[in-house]
Amino acid sequence: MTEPRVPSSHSHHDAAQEAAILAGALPYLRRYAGDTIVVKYGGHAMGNADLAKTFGRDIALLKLVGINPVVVHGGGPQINQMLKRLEIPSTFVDGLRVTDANMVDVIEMVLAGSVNKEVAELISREGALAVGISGKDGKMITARKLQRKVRDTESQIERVLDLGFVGEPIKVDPRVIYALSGSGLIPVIAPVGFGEDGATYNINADTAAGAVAGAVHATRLLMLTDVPGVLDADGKLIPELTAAQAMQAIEDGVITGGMIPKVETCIQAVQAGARAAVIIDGRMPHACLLELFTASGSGTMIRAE
Ligand SMILES: Nc1ncnc2c1ncn2[C@@H]1O[C@H](COP(=O)(O)OP(=O)(O)O)[C@@H](O)[C@H]1O
Ligand SMILES: CC(=O)N[C@@H](CCC(=O)OP(=O)(O)O)C(=O)O
Repeated sequence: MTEPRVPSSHSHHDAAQEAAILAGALPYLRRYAGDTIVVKYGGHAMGNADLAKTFGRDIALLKLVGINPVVVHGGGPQINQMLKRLEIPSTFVDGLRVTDANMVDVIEMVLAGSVNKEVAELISREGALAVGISGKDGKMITARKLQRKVRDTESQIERVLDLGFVGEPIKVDPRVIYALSGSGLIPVIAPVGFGEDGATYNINADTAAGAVAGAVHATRLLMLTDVPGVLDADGKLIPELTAAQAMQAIEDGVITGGMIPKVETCIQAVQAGARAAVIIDGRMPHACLLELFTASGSGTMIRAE
């Protein structure tokens, strides 16, 4: 199909600027050529149809320029909606959903079913081929019951919380990811884990993304969410944090709720050898491209030190 050439409605100046932006991406394209970039796409970021389309385009573009994107998606709001419809109440502890045996089936259905296929479709509609799988496929993510320790602020006594079928990844077998990526396909992964004990585990999507990023030695872990990044106590964006500063911010209670697993994941990723992890605003069009291909990153970058 040949596109008709339309005279640019831009002035020469605008056109030159556009070309300059494209040319400016060259050093970044060279830097990331052949690299694996893991993108965590949060359930909140999926809410807006235009943004979702832009996200799909960006991921397709990454593949077409020789980068290997791997998408790990969430679906918290979508799970909430389904549980509400089924009149099943749910609660969260530090951003993790307490998951009983009844809920885990519903959660798997939503995450590995509708949401997974929707995210893959978003990308496939933009000219690259995405394949939706869950952490159970190819035994990719082996998980065990999470032992969440909490310290009582008054007595300082530590105890283990029972969050039910919330899983923590203990092993990631990247073969299915490599098989897909190496065949020109884009893996889209639902955060559901394979339990050696026969159970299926609900894994926080941030945690799953971090585990996958470690296993494939990702150059970057991009965490797309619905806030500008990590905010300080006054609600101002913190552009950069070392792992130690990030831990302190959790300890101080500046970081709460869903931001806790996100930041913990970034810390683990950089400590495991990822060069950097970045929390960016998925509500900003082309958030991934901006972060990877321009000097002016956005959001909060977390580095080892
Ligand atoms: N210090 C903080 N900076 C930014 N967001 C924070 C902070 N503390 C708590 N949050 C909350 O964390 C949420 C992001 O986590 P979450 O809802 O799990 O997003 P996602 O679905 O994208 O994974 C924000 O919407 C915000 O309400
Ligand atoms: C254990 C746990 O909390 N699992 C999450 C999995 C989905 C998720 O993490 O989705 P977001 O990234 O959109 O928040 C949940 O049940 O909501």
